[in-house]
Amino acid sequence: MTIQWFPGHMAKAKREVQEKLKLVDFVMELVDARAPHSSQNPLLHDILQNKPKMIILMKKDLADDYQTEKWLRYFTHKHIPAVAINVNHKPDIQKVIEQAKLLGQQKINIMQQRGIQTRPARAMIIGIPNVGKSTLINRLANKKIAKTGDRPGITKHQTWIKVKNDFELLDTPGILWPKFEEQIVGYRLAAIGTIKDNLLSLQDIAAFVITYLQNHYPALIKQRYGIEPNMDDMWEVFQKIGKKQGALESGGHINFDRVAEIVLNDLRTGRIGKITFEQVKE
Ligand SMILES: Nc1nc2c(ncn2[C@@H]2O[C@H](COP(=O)(O)OP(=O)(O)OP(=O)(O)O)[C@@H](O)[C@H]2O)c(=O)[nH]1
Repeated sequence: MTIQWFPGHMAKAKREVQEKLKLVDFVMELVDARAPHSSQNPLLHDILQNKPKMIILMKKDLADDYQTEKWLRYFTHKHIPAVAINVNHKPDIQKVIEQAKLLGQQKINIMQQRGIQTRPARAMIIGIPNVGKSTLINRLANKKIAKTGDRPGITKHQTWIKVKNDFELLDTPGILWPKFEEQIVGYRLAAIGTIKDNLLSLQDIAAFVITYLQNHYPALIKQRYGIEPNMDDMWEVFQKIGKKQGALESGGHINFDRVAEIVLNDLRTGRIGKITFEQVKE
């Protein structure tokens, strides 16, 4: 399986991020706590060059807390400040602000050392689609932001959001597409709902999820669907879930697509439990 985004779109997105980067002092890179590595775009490393960044692991309410702690330690070990958040939890938003303030202060210190008049530090949010960029911008702004300047014919101008008195944030995020270097990256991102469900077969994604849960979270899948780790016949597994969840079509046959939808929906809403699809490589 190779998933290819439209190369034209990707090049344009990269250019836009590069343009915006010129305006900011540091970057907040959003990744998904359920797949922190797969949801990064390696391109960012090249275009960021020496600009400071912090990492925000989003959707920690859906991720395995133990793995999230390990990921935080991993980033700290690499000297990248990182915080894990649930965007709907106010103290977590405060954690983001505190960390951003520290990065901003570095810039202000440099301005002071050079004897130039200081101004608030400026930041932007970057991340792959659906990672939570707009939601976080809204939370940091503490209000719903009216998007302006996106319509054709309107001169684009950058609007800055004042985050308390601590720093300024670009009101539009930078989008970078995920990069599928390995097939499994595509499946992880499909599982967490980052890429559209019609890009890979729904049943394949659900089968990937079930196998992963059997291997890593056997108690959770048993609890939800009564599936044992040694049940390796996927046809049987789908039958079992389908019967249990009433995913039947006329004639009493199991509707396999419906089973896949149920599993993915249960996963993405956290009904199966808190799950992380990617472990830190020791
Ligand atoms: N459970 C949970 N959901 C979140 C969190 N952050 C964002 N979301 C949800 O993730 C979905 C995507 O959020 P958006 O803010 O639209 O993501 P985006 O990165 O701006 O998406 P694009 O516009 O596609 O680039 C929404 O349904 C949010 O409610 C979080 O911390 N926890």
